[in-house]
Amino acid sequence: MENCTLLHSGNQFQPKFPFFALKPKKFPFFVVGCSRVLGEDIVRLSVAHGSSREQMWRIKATGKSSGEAANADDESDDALQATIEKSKKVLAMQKDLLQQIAERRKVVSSIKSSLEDAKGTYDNGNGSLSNVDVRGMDKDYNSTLPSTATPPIVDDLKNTLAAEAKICETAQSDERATPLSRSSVTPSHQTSSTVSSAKRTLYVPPETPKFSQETGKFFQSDVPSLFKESSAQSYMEQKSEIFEGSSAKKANIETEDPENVDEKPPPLAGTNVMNVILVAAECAPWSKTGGLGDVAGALPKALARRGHRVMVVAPRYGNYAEPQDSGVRKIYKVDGQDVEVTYFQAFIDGVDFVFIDSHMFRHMENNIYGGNRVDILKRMVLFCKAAIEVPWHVPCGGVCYGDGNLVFIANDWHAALLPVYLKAYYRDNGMMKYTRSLLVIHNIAHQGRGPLDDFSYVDLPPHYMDIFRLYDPVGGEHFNIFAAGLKTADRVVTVSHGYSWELKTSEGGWGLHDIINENDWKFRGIVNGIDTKEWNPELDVHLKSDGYVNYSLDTLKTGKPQCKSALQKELGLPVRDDVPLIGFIGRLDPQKGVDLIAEAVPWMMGQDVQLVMLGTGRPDLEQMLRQFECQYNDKIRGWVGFSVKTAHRITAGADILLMPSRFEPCGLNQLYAMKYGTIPVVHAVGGLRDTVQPFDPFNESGLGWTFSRAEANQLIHALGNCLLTYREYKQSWEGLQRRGMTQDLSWDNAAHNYEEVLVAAKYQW
Ligand SMILES: Nc1ncnc2c1ncn2[C@@H]1O[C@H](COP(=O)(O)OP(=O)(O)O[C@H]2O[C@H](CO)[C@@H](O)[C@H](O)[C@H]2O)[C@@H](O)[C@H]1O
Repeated sequence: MENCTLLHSGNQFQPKFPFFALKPKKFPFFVVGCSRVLGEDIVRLSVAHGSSREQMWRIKATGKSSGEAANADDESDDALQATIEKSKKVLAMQKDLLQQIAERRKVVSSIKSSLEDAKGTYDNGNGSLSNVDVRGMDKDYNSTLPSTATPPIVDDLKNTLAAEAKICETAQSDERATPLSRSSVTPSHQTSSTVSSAKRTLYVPPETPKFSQETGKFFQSDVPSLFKESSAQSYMEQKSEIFEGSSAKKANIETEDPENVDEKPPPLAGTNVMNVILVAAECAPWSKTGGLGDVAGALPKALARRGHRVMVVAPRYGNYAEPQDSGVRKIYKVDGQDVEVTYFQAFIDGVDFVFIDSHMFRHMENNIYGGNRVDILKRMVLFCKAAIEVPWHVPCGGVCYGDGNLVFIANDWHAALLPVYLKAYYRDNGMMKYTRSLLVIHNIAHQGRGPLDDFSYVDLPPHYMDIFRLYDPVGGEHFNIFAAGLKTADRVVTVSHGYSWELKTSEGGWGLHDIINENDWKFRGIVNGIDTKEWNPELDVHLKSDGYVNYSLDTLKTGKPQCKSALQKELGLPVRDDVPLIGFIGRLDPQKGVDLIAEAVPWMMGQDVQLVMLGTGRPDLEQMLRQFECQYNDKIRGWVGFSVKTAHRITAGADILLMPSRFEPCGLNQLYAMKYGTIPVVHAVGGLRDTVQPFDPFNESGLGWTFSRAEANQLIHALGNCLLTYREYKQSWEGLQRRGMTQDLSWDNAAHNYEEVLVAAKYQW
């Protein structure tokens, strides 16, 4: 029965038969679980499919005929017939499902009308929420829910109380962690709201302001500013528009009948829609030091396009323009001190962005990983404690996410404490039972290592120490946050297939390979995508001035040379169309193989080429860039700094992009380069090997040049061939450019793959 319960856990709009969209072979556990709901049909259905297909293949492969084949044909006919019968049943169920969706949409319409009725109460004549009878609103909304929906909020509250009672019991014990925030002992916003287009349960009341004796302040302002400005109703409208398309369509929802529901496509995720919260230490465009920021800014939008309700949680390092103060304030303990945080929020491109403001993050936008080891660790402790409670405290558009149907996507070691806190503070205490966590490895080289004493900062029960303890020949016995996260997360993803293989080796796993191998069953590689709005030569906002132009496949031959001459001019290099312009963009770090470029520079300077390098990082490598520029002033530019605009312009204006990385989990610059008709020359490692197929001059295929060992002579060899093709084989060059530009590099594929992992996590028990 546990599996059956899981299907309905806290998800008011969870359809009855979510297995339609699942591939039984990929989710054997789940299929077995469902069979208890529906009898053995589903299992047999998948078996029938499998066996008939297998037989067909066998007959094809052996070429056997007569009796054997006839028998096989008979069996296969029977199986086929059974399959058709079952398919009919499945179709009937699907129809039923669509009807349910239509009913739910009606529910949303009525919720909207309720909101309209309640508007006067919201505004209260003076725009204040303070006198709103929020309990009454809850009641109203619940009364509109059909009986088939999952337990109403009242039941949720009962559950909460039960869970709280349990916490009180367990709080006595040293072995279990107590809840994180001071005021979170009673998570007053505990409501599950799920997801997608017309599917959410309203409402969650703003918390009654509480007075702190210690600080002399109210924890939560009585009027959350987002409410004042947009109100829950307009938020709903905004959401509906995002998910449903035009407002004309929206009007149609309210009058539709179940018959014409087929005309509107359901969310791409179908019945797998979930609440997803991505947690990352940086998020573009607000904060970015590298690829992690790009991923945190783009993957959530792709997940939202599939119909999921998606939030990003990141620290607020500066005064960002869009996010508004939600009025929610909480206090968390960090190293024994009370630290107050405020949650800011914005709703952009279908995604809720929540930023955690605290004096510990403020004014760090230019140095977000700055400070000593303990400073950084304390910031990440605060970040993870505050992030995990966002679904309780921050009413996005008036509705907290709650814990039902919820998956966290934690990124890199900075957020790796989140899966640990989820277990220690909640699941060990019988709370957030259905919430899952996914940990994404963007770069295993940074692990949150320290001496064992660092355990005292993470504020966990003593028996948790063991999951942090790691021994390796380099660090000896030490404290390792990534290790603990990998062990406790429900699923682990890394950003390419190549890197997922490398991580399991002693060379690529950086001491964590044993843990990764032990957890192989929950581990998967998914290649990153790119934000095709942000990184698109046709739309790029950085190519609209200073002589740069937007270009497409059709205008490649004129647009790209124009960008090249604009770049040469901007950098003060000789403006020449015939000279190959080579670019490098990246963190100045041994990972990126900058030293290999340095070794190859004397050879390069013997060629007729220009080289521009953009980066920040290790001071000695920064100095090296400056020195190259001085030494070869007519050919090299070394731009030390972080400039998004310059990165875009180099990507557009250069002919060739060098990426000699010693290791590269995925790499985004080579993807951006290919989209802009710039040819990558890369060390075939990690994601670079996955994404840059080597040029084959005989078949005119491939996307760039690769070399197999991180050595300067190999780089020179590959770059030499690349330059030869640039100069002598113009048609081949254009073919390379066009193949690169026409690839589908969007996040949509990756988002689909992430969804599979989220579903697997959700149904893991
Ligand atoms: N000086 C500068 N000025 C402006 N922009 C700059 C810059 N230096 C770097 N960038 C930008 O930062 C991003 C770098 O992304 P990468 O994926 O190449 O590397 P990174 O190692 O940071 O990311 C890690 O995470 C990502 C995401 O998963 C993985 O692709 C990667 O392999 C892994 O190492 C690009 O958008 C690039 O343009």
